[in-house]
Amino acid sequence: MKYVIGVDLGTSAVKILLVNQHGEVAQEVSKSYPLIQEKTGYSEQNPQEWVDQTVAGLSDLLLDFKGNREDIQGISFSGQMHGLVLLDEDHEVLRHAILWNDTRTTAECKEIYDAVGKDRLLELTKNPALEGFTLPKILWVKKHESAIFGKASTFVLPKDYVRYKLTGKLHMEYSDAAGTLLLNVSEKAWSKEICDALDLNPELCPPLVESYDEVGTITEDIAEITGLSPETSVFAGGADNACGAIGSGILEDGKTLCSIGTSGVVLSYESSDDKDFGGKVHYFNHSSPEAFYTMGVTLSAGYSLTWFKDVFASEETFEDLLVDIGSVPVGSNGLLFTPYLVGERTPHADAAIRASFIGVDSSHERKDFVRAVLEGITFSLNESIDIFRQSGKTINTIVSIGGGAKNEDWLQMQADIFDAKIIRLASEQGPGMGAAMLAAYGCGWFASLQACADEFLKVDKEYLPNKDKAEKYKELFTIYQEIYEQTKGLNNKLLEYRK
Ligand SMILES: Nc1ncnc2c1ncn2[C@@H]1O[C@H](COP(=O)(O)OP(=O)(O)O)[C@@H](O)[C@H]1O
Ligand SMILES: O=C(CO)[C@@H](O)[C@H](O)COP(=O)(O)O
Repeated sequence: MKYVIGVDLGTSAVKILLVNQHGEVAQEVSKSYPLIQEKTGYSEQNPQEWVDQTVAGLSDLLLDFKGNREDIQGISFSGQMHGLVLLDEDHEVLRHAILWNDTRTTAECKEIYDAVGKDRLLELTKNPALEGFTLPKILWVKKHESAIFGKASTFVLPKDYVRYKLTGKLHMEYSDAAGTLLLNVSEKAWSKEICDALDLNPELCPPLVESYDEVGTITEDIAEITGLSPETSVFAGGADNACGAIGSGILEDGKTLCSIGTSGVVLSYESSDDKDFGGKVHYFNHSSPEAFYTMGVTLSAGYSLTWFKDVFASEETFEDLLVDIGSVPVGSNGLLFTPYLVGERTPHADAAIRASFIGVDSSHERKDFVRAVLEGITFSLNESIDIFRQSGKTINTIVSIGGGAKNEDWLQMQADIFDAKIIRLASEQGPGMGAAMLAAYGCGWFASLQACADEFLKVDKEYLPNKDKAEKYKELFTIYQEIYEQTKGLNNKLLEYRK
């Protein structure tokens, strides 16, 4: 039997899947790492921790592997998007990576609009300037840490750095490059116009490859430490949402994905780059050939639940914390939650907004709060579904992946709030599976990613919307939507009191 490995460098952990030629997950390893949050709005990670935990995870995997290491033919990567990893001329890391959920760059977003023009930026990159994207982070370092920036010779994104450390070869691929705000998405080329307008040396931008391109093999050193064969082919991989889409079979028009990891994403396949969403949703290159996707992003989806667990139930597992939510009625007995713990992206691009519980009553128990958190996260994702439906898309079936797809009550809640059929696949690890599929396709096992999906992806269970609950959620959703406007001003007044 032959195998491939998919490495998903998430925000909470690196998840590594060993997948056989039939798409069965033979082994699975997860290794976590912390977020570094020095002050409000900041979110960083140490790239060395990604490398150490990936190498440790691969070593664990190989320790338990009973076959010949040469049978593991390929490895590829999926990674949290947008995070800035600045490298010097020896490709040493210059500072901690500034992540996708770091929102310190509101001033730099304005600078980009002033220099490039809002409409021109949308024409070139198909996206607006958002704090989470990479370009504003580059400008922030340039302005606030000029000594460090002076030493920078290039930048990469999180999984590109890990891949570099495993192969010694430095690249970026299109699906992740699209999230930098420096790529001309239609032309698949770095935008010299944007670099020039912002006085950035275009040489900073690394060489571009396709997600399924073979970029090298595992170095002798890494082979020795992990037990992998130095012959293992390494394929570039993709942005975690592009890989999540591949690993969920989102490979043709009309297919929709909901991913609840640290962030939350509603993603729709696009066969062309010519739709006009006016920047309301992100529009990026897919990891499958000549394709694109649009998506709306909730910054704190799974992160809201993790935050609640860390603060109020740190000793419990997610399973324990969620055990009673099925006994709480729709609407959590009058309690609503908005998941704006670190600001928001879709539909409110607002770095200053923060979360609220509305309607707290003396009768509320912990389980009401837990259900309200899940409902708030799901309402927030429903805002993106709303945008897609208003643009004319039909959304009646959604594949759900990520940590949030581990809980059955939450999957049913998604069906009721989205008023759509929810599909759970045999593995909820879409990005890791997508990365493995890129390796399988790259190895030549299949003629296309679709052929690979046909063999690899199996539906495990379907959740149909309950009519009564869906109706109640429609009413509650309109109340939920009011909370943003009602709390925006209050949050702005509280800004100066934050850490
Ligand atoms: N058993 C569970 N039930 C519901 N949600 C869970 C469970 N386990 C983890 N999660 C959620 O999944 C999130 C992590 O999902 P994951 O897809 O691994 O994220 P990432 O790719 O960002 O690292 C956590 O933030 C947590 O809220
Ligand atoms: O910023 C985005 C997408 O634009 C996030 O979706 C990141 O890509 C992080 O993903 P997870 O760690 O939540 O999977």
